[in-house]
Amino acid sequence: MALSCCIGQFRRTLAHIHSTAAGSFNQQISHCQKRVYRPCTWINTQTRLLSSRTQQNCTRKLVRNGEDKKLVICVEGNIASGKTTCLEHFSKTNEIEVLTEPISKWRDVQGHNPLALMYQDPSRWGLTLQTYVQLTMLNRHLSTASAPVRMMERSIYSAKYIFVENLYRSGKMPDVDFAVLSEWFDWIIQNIFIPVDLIVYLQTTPQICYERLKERCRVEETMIPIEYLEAIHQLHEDWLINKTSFKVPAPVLVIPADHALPKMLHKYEENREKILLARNA
Ligand SMILES: Nc1ncnc2c1ncn2[C@@H]1O[C@H](COP(=O)(O)OP(=O)(O)O)[C@@H](O)[C@H]1O
Ligand SMILES: O=c1ccn([C@H]2C[C@H](O)[C@@H](COP(=O)(O)O)O2)c(=O)[nH]1
Repeated sequence: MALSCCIGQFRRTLAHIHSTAAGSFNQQISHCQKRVYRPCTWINTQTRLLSSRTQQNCTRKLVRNGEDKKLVICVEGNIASGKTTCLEHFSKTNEIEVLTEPISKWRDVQGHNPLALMYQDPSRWGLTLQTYVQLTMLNRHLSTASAPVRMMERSIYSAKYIFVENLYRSGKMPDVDFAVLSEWFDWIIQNIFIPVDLIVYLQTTPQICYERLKERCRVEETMIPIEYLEAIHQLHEDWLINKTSFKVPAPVLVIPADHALPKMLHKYEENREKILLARNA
């Protein structure tokens, strides 16, 4: 009698634990959906978006409403290769919105300068800078479009494939920092739709970038040696030209960019149509 009473009580307790756990799990899901995903929509990319922009090995991704309709061009290239100057040129066109790199944020996050810290001590501050770069670049990619064509300086891809990779390969990023950043990056790429239609690669020699960098004279960059620009150059070449390192998310238009400014402006005009008609489909 006492035993069957105990068993009954045990069963009731188990049932209670089960229903409480299930309730709290469901609450967590709806809380998560409300809090994190409200501005966007989960869609089945296999059924709604069939272009090659979506071939990122995932069936369901977080997509901002309407973001799949605008054209996205990322301008990639070495430090001081002329990306900002190129964007400035295209910013004069009505239907193009230009998004420069959020470098002012990297130089001042709540009074701290992670860009300067990274150059002073890459092993200590590389993760800090690159985590913030990843966040701010993601924010750029997901910001609401104000024109039919968006031209962006760099991308979340080059932050990882060029700068994080360089820190790691040069022995300046500990394995654990690289692992954490890589898991963050992989999660983002697998779960969030980040469309890119065309990569414009401003291809320069490291020596020319070194001269332009010295002339621009950004205070954080005064200690950059030519070897650093050579390493960054090689990573760009392996990614975008040789295609031997990482997956390229869009077709690449290569514009040789060692030339003086008037010739570069002419080259931008020559390529204007190719750029504006790019649709990664
Ligand atoms: N074609 C060019 N010839 C000479 N100097 C250039 C050219 N394009 C840009 N510059 C100068 O080189 C420096 C770096 O250019 P910038 O557009 O800021 O490069 P990025 O944005 O790629 O770092 C700036 O001082 C800029 O005025
Ligand atoms: O992921 C990144 C992206 C950029 N940086 C550094 C490299 C340069 O010092 C600046 C960006 O300058 P640009 O002149 O626009 O190339 O930021 C980085 O360390 N990590």
